[in-house]
Amino acid sequence: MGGGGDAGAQHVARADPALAEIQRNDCKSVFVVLYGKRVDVTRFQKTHPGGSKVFRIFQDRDATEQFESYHSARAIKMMEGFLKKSEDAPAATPLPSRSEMGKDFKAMIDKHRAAGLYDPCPLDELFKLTIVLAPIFAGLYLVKSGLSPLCGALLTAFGFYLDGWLAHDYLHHSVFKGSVAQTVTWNNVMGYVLGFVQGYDVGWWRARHNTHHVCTNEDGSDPDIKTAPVLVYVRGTPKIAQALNRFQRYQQYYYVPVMVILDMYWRLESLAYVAMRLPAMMPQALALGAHYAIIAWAFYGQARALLLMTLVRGFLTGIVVFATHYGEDILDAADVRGMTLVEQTAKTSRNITGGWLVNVLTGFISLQTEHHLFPMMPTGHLMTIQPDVRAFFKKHGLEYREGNLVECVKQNIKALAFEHLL
Ligand code: HEM
Repeated sequence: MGGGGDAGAQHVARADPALAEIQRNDCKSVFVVLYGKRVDVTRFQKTHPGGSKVFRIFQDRDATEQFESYHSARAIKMMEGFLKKSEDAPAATPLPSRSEMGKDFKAMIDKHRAAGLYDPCPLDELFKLTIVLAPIFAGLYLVKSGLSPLCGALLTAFGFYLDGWLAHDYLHHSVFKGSVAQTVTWNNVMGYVLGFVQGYDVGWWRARHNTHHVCTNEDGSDPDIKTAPVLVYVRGTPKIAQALNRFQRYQQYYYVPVMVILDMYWRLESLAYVAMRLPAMMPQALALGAHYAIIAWAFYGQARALLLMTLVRGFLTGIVVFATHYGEDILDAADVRGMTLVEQTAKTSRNITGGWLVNVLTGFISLQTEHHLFPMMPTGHLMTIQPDVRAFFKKHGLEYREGNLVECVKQNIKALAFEHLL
């Protein structure tokens, strides 16, 4: 499963020959469209904290809504400097951010901001931190002391699983709010601490997850949907069904059990990301080494408990992650160029229903649609805005996709199933 990928210039060329011609003249330059301007980010891409890949994916494409979702006041100021030096985008460029839906969406964000729905929720965050750290410490104690290694393994697995979602919230800069230092620096510090606890490298996570957010389910660009050769989503396409090998023809049956390896796979990817960037990433390598040393110390002589912990945390993570995107539409470059962020989110995200308890137990990933629309909003406000989002979808004729966890798993199985197409 997995690995990065590039949308790049070929996608633009397929989508719009006129823009491809402009691009050919600009050769190696990279331009993104922001607020109706064609912004040259060729030099900036090397130092952009969000990485260069997002610019290649958004080459000559309107990225205004994506920009607004991820940036602090500092970044907005920087971007305004770029706008002053930029010319209007060619008339042929689709500008979804200026469509009626795009403007309506901006109005909804402004309304939420004015209503204080981007303000921090300290008690919620304290609660989330407690339900992450308490099971991890209690679990490690039970394992190390030998009191109940298997019970300890289950508690540790649950804590590590939730830790992933909590680190995710901090790294989206959705917890601390205020000055740029508070919004960016302190969220990052907590993201690094929780990333260390969980044993993932933050740089790897950012590269993977931020790309997934800005181009959700885009074929060739979103790293999260690259599940072949283990899982090949058929989605009712006879050609794909016919091309499945003998092993893949069992995929709808092994999809649920195979979820246990997702965490191990990501772990390897994270280690490889750091190893390939040595010696520059030596501090990160040492941090990962320290994490694994602690795990080895805690689980020394408890191989069964270690295996149980690894499989359970993997299963919980995999089943939740797959429930919210993988069975949904896959979009290609031509589809997305004129699409607003809300339309794209509607086609590619599914909420897990069940109310507050399910939200807590899934680290609020269950409110996937709201999270993708407002990634910097504290999770404590996501339930509050749900009715507004539903009303917005209804007004614009969009489908609000949701189902309980079993229904979401079935949705995935349906998208993998092939027999009926042969
Ligand atoms: C000239 C335009 C841009 C400027 C000046 C800019 C600047 C920045 C800065 C300063 C950050 C660090 C976080 C912050 O201070 O908010 C950042 C992060 C990021 N940017 Fe940009 N950016 C630009 C365009 C874009 C575009 C077009 C996209 C997506 C299509 C994008 C995606 C991201 C992402 C995903 C992050 C990571 C957020 C995180 O740290 O979690 N940026 N950018």
